[in-house]
Amino acid sequence: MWDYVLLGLKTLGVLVLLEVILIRFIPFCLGYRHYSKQGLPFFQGVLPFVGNYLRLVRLMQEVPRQEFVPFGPMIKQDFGSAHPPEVIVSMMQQQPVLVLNSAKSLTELYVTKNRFFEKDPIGAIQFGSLFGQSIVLAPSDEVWAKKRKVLGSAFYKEKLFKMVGVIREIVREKIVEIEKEYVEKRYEMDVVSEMGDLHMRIILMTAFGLTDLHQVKLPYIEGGVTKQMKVADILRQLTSYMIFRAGRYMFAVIPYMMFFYYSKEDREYMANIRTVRNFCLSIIERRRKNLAASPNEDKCGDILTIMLQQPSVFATNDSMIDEIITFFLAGSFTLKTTNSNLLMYLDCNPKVYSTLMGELRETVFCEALKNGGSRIEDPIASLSIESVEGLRYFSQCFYETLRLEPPTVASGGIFTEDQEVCGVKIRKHDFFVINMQQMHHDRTEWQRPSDFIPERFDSLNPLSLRPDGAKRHPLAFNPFIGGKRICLGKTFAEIVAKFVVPALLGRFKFEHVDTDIPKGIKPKIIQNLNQVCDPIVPMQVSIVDWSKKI
Ligand code: HEM
Repeated sequence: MWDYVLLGLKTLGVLVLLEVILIRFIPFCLGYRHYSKQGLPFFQGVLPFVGNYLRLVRLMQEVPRQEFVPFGPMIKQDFGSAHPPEVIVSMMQQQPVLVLNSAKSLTELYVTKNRFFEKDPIGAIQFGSLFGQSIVLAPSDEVWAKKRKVLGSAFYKEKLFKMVGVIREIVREKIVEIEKEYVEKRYEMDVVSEMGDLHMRIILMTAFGLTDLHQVKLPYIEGGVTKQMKVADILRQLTSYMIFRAGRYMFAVIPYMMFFYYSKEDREYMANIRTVRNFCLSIIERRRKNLAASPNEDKCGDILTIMLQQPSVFATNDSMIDEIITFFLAGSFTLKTTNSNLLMYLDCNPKVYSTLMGELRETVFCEALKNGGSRIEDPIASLSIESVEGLRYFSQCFYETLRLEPPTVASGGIFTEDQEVCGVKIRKHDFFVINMQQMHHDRTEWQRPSDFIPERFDSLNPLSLRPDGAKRHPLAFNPFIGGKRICLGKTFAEIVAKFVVPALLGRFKFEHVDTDIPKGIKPKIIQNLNQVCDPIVPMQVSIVDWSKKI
C-alpha cells in the first residue's frame, strides 16, 4: 500500500514540477523577454512566478477600498505624479499585463484592430460567478451579437419613449419624497443613498418593468448570520466581494484556486448569489405567466419582456438572469455615482452652477417661470425628450463629471491575434488594461486636468484644446469605452441624467455640509468605485428661489 502512496506522491510532485516549469516559469520568462526587448517600462518588484501580484495584493489591502483604483498606487509609487509612460508592463504571475495609459492606443484598439479585440477569458470565468454568461463577459461571437441587438432595441424609438414616460413618473415621485423628508423636516440628505435609490428604481423599471422591487428584502448571509437586505445592497456587496476576492495571497501561489470557492466566505458568497438568482427566477416565471395570459402586455418595453419575446436568443432562464444582473449593476451604480458627483461639483463650483441654472431657465423652464415666479412646482412637466435635447451646457457638465470620475475606472481585454498598438508588439492572448482614469487626467491632453471645467467640452472654447494648443485626441475622453464593446446603455444613461439632474435642480438647491472643504476647492469626491463601497455624503436641501440671481 505504501508503494502506491509513494507512487502517487511522486506523480503529484512531477505534475507540480511540470506545471511550474511549463505553465508558469517558461511563459513568465518568454513574456518578460518579449516586452523588455521592446524597451517597455515594467512596474518594479517583478519576482519569478508571482511578478507584481503580491505588491498589487498588498496595495489592495492597504489602500482604503474607496480609494483603490487598479494600478493607481503602483503607478504613483513607480512613476511619480507626472503622467506615466504610454504603456507599462506589469507581470502578473506567469502573465504580462499591459497597462495602456494614453488615448493614442485607442484609435487602433477601437477602429483598425477592433475585430481582434476580445474579452479576457480568465476574467470571464472569475466574474462569471456573478454575471454568468452575460454579454458583458461573453466573447464577441454571433450569439453575443444577437443578444446585444435584442437588448439594444430597448433603447430605440417607441420603447425609449415609453421608458422616458416611466422615468418622468419615478423622478416626480422622488421630488415629492425629498421635499417631505429633507426640506420640510430640515434633515440632511445623504446624496449617494438617495441617488442610489432613485437610479435603482429607474433601472429596475427598465430591467424588470417593476418599481416596487427596491423595497424587497432578501436573506443575506454574512459571517454565519442571516439578515434581511435590499436586493440592490446585496448585489453591491456581492460585486465588492467578487472584485476584492482577487486580492488573496493564496492566488499568488496557486492561481487556479481562484476558480474554486473553497473558504467559508466563498461559500456564503455563492449562497447569496443563489438567493438573488432564485429571486430573479420567480419574477421571470411570474412575467411569463402574465405574458401568456395577455401577450400584448408591454407597458414600458422593459428588458425582461423583450427577452421573453425572443426565446430563440434567450433560450434559458439563466441567460435572462445573467443579463438582468448585468443591467442592474451596469446601469444603476454608474448613474448613481455620476449624478451624485455632478451635484457635488455644481455645489463646489458656483460659477458653473450659475451658468447651468441660466441654461435651464432659458431652455427648459422658461414657460414655468414666465410670470416671474420664484418656484417651479413640477419641474418634470417642463422636461420632454425634445426640450432636454437643447441642454448643451448640461451635457458638458455631465461629461466633465465622467471625465474626472469615470465610474468604470478601467476596462480590459485581449487580442485574438498578434497585433501592434502604439508601436508595441502585443502577443495574442496577453491581457491589456485600458486605464480610463489615467487617460482622463493626462496632462498632455487636458488643461488643468484636476479642475472641474465643463467648458473644455465646448469645441469653440480654447479650453477644449491641449495645453500645447493642438486639438485633443478624440478618444482622450472615453468613459463608455468604444468599438464593438461600447457601453450598451450609453444613450440611455445620458437621457436619464438629462431628466434626473435638471428636474432636481429645478426644484431644489443642494449644498454639501462638509465643513472641511472650503467652497470652490475640489471636494472629497464620491469615488468612482462606489459600486463597491458607499461613502456617506450629507447635503442640505432647500427649495431653490428662481426670483433671486442664481
Ligand atoms: C454613466 C453611465 C455609464 C457608464 C460610464 C458606463 C460605462 C460602461 C463601460 C466602460 C462598459 C464596458 C465594460 C467592459 O467591457 O469592461 C460598459 C458596458 C456595458 N454597459 Fe454601461 N455604462 C453606463 C451606464 C449604463 C447603463 C445605464 C446601462 C443599462 C441600462 C449600461 C449597460 C451596459 C452593458 C449591458 C454593457 C456591456 C456591453 C457589452 O459588453 O456588450 N451601462 N458600460
